[in-house]
Amino acid sequence: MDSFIIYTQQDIDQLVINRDGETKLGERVVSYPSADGSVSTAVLASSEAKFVLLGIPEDVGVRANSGIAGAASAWRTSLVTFLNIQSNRFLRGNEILVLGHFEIDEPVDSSVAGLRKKVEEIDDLVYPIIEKIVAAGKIPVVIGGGHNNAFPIIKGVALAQNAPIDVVNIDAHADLRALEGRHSGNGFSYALKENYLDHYLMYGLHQNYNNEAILNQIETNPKLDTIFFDDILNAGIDFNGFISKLEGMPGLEIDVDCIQHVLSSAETPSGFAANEIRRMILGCNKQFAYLHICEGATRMLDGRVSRLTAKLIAYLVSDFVKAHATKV
Ligand SMILES: N=CN[C@@H](CCC(=O)O)C(=O)O
Repeated sequence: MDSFIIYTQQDIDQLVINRDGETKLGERVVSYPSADGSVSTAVLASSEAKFVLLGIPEDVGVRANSGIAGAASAWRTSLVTFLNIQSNRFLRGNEILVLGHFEIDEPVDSSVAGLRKKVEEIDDLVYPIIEKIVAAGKIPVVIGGGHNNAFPIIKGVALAQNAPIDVVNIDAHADLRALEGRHSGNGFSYALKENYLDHYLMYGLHQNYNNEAILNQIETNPKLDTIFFDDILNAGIDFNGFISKLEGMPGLEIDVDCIQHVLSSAETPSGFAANEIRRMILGCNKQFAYLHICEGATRMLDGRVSRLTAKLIAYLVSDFVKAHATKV
């Protein structure tokens, strides 16, 4: 049965490789202090940590969108890499509560309809946990998983805040595909339809990989706006300028298939450099309601492997916490 697994301090300790004379983030991060198996807003609110890290190791949504399985592999490897970053003056570790991950069973029905039904079940599993984290005044940092999980994350944040939220998505794909059953390509379509998403800004879309219907939506819906990667190639990066029109705290989505040579279903030879994304996060003057890093993989069903995905994700998470620690 699908569930959310809460990590104990011992679970976290097992993932840390100790070295004499050094302290790792994993030795300083905070664990969830209750053993009754359920996540409570009150318990979260009492934590010293501002950021709550959790994983959604699944690729059902990618497969339901005719993509290649692999995104389920990113969570554990990224967590281990993150926990083994040095705890030092730049990042201590106690800013972050490592909450756990969703345990998602393989659907019995592996047809497209069956996979899309399963994605709906994942939606219903994910959003209540996100809602509790945000209601506790914390900032969820989510490592996926497919981009389908943008929908339950946006829903959880919107329910906690009692209002639709704005989102910035750094991505090659708009994920505004048709409302044809849930999958990794239509999370934002469902979030708009169900009124959890207000303004939706897409940074770095590839002209080659967004269909005409999606381009029409972006052109005609005043809540949507984009800067294409193809235009950034000519004009340069101005991420802060692009998102400056948003008020309040938007959500931040990073689909790593916009970063060149990162293992994912839609891996690309042309896209942002990893350091450009790091620069956007570290230099961003906005505070975000959540961070969702998705679609990355360390092992694909077709046999491709990359250990670097985990290290990249660990960099992005640590950059986000460092950039935000001074703002919250
Ligand atoms: N979140 C990704 N969305 C892409 C998927 C591409 C792929 O998996 O190959 C899209 O729908 O176009």
